[in-house]
Amino acid sequence: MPVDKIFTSDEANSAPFSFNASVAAVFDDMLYRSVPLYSETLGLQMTLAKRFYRPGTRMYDLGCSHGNFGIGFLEAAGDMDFSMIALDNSEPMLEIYKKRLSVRKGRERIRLCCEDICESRLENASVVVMNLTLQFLPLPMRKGLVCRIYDALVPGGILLLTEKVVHENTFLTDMQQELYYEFKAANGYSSLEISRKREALENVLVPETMEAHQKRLAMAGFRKVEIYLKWFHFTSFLAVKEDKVCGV
Ligand SMILES: Nc1ncnc2c1ncn2[C@@H]1O[C@H](C[S@+](CC[C@H]([NH3+])C(=O)[O-])CC(=O)[O-])[C@@H](O)[C@H]1O
Ligand SMILES: O=C(O)C(=O)Cc1ccccc1
Repeated sequence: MPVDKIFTSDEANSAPFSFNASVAAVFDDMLYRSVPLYSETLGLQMTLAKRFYRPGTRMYDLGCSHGNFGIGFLEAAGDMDFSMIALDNSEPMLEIYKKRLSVRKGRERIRLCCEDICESRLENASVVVMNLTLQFLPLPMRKGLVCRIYDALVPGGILLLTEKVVHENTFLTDMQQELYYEFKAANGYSSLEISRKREALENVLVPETMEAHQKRLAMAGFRKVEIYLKWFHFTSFLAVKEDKVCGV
C-alpha cells in the first residue's frame, strides 16, 4: 500500500486539501491511518446495506472515492444480485476504482459516475451510503441533498451517513481533537504533518454538530434515526424512511 507522505513536504503547506491524483494514489493508507474505526464502519455499512437492499432498486454510494465500499460489497454479496451507482467528482479516484473493478467478477453491478452529488439525479433507492462526504459539501447545499436522498428512497429504504461532528461545547471539542491527534500520531503522522493537514482542511472539511445532522434528517422526513457507531467525533447515523405498509 503506497504510504501517505502528502504533508511531509513544505510545498503541500499552503494549498487547500483536494482529492487530486497525489491524494488518490495514497488514499487507502491515508484513510486507515486517519479515520478511526474505518474498517468497522465499512463492515457495518455492508451488513446494513445487505439487510435493507431491495431487488429491483438501486444502491447509491455518494462520494465513493476509489471504491472501498463498492468493492467490499461486491465481495460480500456473493450470488446476491444488486445494482449500485457510485458517484464521485474526483476523476483520479474514479480511475483507480475503475481499475480495481475491472478484474472483479460481477463488476457490471456497479456503475461509476463522475458527478457532483449536489447535481445528481437520485431515484428508486433502497440504500444510500454517504461515508465522510457530506462534510465536504458547501453548507448551503447539504439540506437539498439530504431532502433529495429522502425523496429518492423507497419506503423502508435507508441512508447510512458517517460524518466527523463537533460539539457546541468547546471543552468536549478540544478533548476530542486532542485524542484524535494522539490517534494520528500513534499511526505514524508527525505533529507537522498533522498541523499542515489541519490547515489544508480548514474551510474544506466543515463539520457540523450532531444536533444539526439530526435536525436536518428529521426535516427531510426521516422519523427513525439511530447512531450505530461512534468514536468520539466520528459518528455513523442510520436513517430509515418510514414504511407505512409493514411499519419498518
Ligand atoms: N460535490 C461532490 N460530489 C461528488 N463527490 C464529492 C464531492 N465533494 C467531495 N466528494 C468526494 O467525496 C469523497 C470524500 S472521502 C469518502 C470516503 C469513501 N466514502 C470511503 O468510504 O472510502 C472522505 C474523506 O476523504 O475523508 C472524495 O472522494 C471526494 O472526491
Ligand atoms: O479530519 C481529518 O483531520 C482527517 O484527516 C480526515 C480525513 C481523512 C481522509 C481525507 C481527508 C480527511
